[in-house]
Amino acid sequence: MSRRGAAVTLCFLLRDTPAGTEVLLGMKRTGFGKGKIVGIGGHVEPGETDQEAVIREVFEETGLSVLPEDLVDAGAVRFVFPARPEWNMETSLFTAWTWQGEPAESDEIVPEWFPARRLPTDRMWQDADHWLPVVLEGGQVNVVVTMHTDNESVASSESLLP
Ligand SMILES: Nc1[nH]c(=O)nc2c1ncn2[C@H]1C[C@H](O)[C@@H](COP(=O)(O)OP(=O)(O)OP(=O)(O)O)O1
Repeated sequence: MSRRGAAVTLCFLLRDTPAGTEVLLGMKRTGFGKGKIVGIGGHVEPGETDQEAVIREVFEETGLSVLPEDLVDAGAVRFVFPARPEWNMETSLFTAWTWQGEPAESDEIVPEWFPARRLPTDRMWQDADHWLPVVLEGGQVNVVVTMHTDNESVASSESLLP
């Protein structure tokens, strides 16, 4: 683990529908964030690049195959849990508009498409609407989200971009 927290990744798969853009999220069945609707992703294993990790995690969690050239760099978000520093994470963010396969449920995630402009924020981490809409619009972020001592609500959200 690095000084600033564990290296993790998230990938937001996007598709166009007649009703607008949709994003693939998932209900987390186990581990960190259990019960929440979260982005697809997870920890970077030793020796992996962020891209290799996110490709592996997307496949493990949804059965979908993403190629390195499908990944669009969407920046980073650092999650800081002052009351639980061992939960701190450095998250690299990606979007992708192309992949292979159909999303399937795994032991970790129940994948589900949501309208990108109407995210299920009441079932997500409370910080999601501080950074996710920009990512889904095709932008890049570099954000530090600091949680309150309840480890749920957002104490502050700071953009490091000029
Ligand atoms: N405040 C927060 N808001 C958010 O939207 N996502 C967060 C978050 N804090 C952490 N995450 C994400 C980033 C990361 O992809 C995920 C945690 O990683 P994992 O799913 O890999 O954790 P687990 O401990 O469940 O699984 P393993 O790595 O398989 O042990 O939670």
